[in-house]
Amino acid sequence: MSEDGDALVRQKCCLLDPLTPSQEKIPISLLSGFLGSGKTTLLQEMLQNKGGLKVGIVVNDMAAVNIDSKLVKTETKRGLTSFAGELVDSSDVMELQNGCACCSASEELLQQAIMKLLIVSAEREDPFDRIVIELSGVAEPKNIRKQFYEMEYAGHPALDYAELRNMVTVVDAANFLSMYQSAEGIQDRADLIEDDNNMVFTDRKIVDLLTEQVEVADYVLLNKADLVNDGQMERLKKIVSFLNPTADIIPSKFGKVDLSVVLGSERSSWVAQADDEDDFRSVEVHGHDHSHTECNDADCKDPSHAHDHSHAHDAACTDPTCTDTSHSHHAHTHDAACDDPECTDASHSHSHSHSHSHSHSHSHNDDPETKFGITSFVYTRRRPFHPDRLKAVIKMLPIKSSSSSGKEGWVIPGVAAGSREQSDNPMRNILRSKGFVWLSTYHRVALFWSHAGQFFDLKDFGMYWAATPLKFWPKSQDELKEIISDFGSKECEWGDRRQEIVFIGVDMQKEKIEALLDDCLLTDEEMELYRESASEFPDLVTVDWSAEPPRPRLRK
Ligand SMILES: Nc1nc2c(ncn2[C@@H]2O[C@H](COP(=O)(O)OP(=O)(O)OP(=O)(O)O)[C@@H](O)[C@H]2O)c(=O)[nH]1
Repeated sequence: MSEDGDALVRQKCCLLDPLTPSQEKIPISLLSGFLGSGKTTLLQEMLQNKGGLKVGIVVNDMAAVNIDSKLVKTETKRGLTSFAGELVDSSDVMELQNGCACCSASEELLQQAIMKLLIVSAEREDPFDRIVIELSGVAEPKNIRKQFYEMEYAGHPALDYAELRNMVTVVDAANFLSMYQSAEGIQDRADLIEDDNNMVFTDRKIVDLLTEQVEVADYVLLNKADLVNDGQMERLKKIVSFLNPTADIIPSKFGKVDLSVVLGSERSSWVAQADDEDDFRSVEVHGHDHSHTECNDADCKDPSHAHDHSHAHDAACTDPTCTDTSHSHHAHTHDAACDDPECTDASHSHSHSHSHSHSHSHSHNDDPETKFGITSFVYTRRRPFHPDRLKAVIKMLPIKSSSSSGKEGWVIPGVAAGSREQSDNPMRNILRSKGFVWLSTYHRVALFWSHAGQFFDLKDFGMYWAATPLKFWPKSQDELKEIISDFGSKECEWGDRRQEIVFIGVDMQKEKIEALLDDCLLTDEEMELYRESASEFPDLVTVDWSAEPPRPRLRK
């Protein structure tokens, strides 16, 4: 936004009276979904059949693919605007000009668009009940969620009046699974990257983006339900429910849904308040055997092994200029992996880990025995992997590299074309896997494993808490409790170092996958060598288990 534009908006802010204590901020919903999934159709539905709700909409799309904003621009008589072919009140729809919501630059534009809607509604003395922000088809919802945090910390006035409440993702039910299996990158698709004003540069795979859009959502609309049969819909529902166990999954035709549900007015949702690590844990918790009686830790002798991943982070950092590394460690978003096991470089982590209150009481039918054979489990161990052996197992994942055209491809059984070839590779039926990896060559740095369809990535997640100076640890009791639960018990020698990977798949052979991974763990002999070299770089923090509750303390 230009300085002039910003100044004008700020000047007009004085039109807005401060909220009284009894007034609630206007809930904002973020609307994600891949190109063509039906976002515009849903918005049109919102504008026409609001169910008594006054909805303000921010359209954010790249111009070439953004027929929507071009239509919004087409002013017609009586202040009405043509939106997706229908006439709507133009003041209900704001265009995010030259904005691409996958760029960080859009933070300013987002603020401006929300502010403009607020001013328009104040001018006509008819406030909105909801604001919906449509993200571009290639936008990354986690980034936009992060931009809201940044706006909050920067104290932008728009967020004195409105707040991010929930995240909605539209999925094309007819094409999701084939796109999920595609090896295409976003750069391979001209329709995704080019237009008159914007160019998107990313090496992201489509499946990686699709997965993020599904996983970071409170509501997943399986749209185009008319194009799939009941069995296909049921299977898709099941797969999506495993990718995102906390979401409400709602089939829809042409965006027809109960808006009072999807634009729910309840307090900020868990997903809207979460950070990247929380996103992981929601799946991880659901992937656990709920009995928690069995400890798979090769070294830990404590059967009560902590699996309590309850989240209730209360203290929020409100300092926009904060550089305190304790606000991080979680949610490390940069791409480059650090090769230095002793690295203490703060840039290896530490995008702000915003602490938020959230209760997560959503009930979910996670009965593993489904008729589609979709199951999930969590692999947990407290021994490092040997990098070479792990590499060999990673190669068994169902990832088809672009040069492997002659090799066996990967199919979701019963979904993709072609017969399902027999294979004794237990890794081939994994749809999605992600989690923390402890590699023997990375003593201080945790790695994060992310695999979805044809996409695989193993990257630096940040330093282990055991290796992080105590002064950088969070102060909040709830955060401490969560971190300490990752230390396991007093029997666990290696702090929060651990393998913790969720696997979601079809007809998975859990025992065989576990056995393959177990073979990657260091042998007792290798472990002795590891212990020897690690002793040169002792951890800085340990846990005082005798305290009630257990608390971190400097290692002597
Ligand atoms: N059969 C069927 N077609 C649908 C449905 N919903 C939307 N469509 C059609 O799918 C096409 C894409 O819908 P849009 O609403 O423009 O999708 P979008 O997500 O806004 O697309 P982009 O703006 O390109 O990101 C349009 O031709 C819609 O009419 C549905 O439930 N069933």
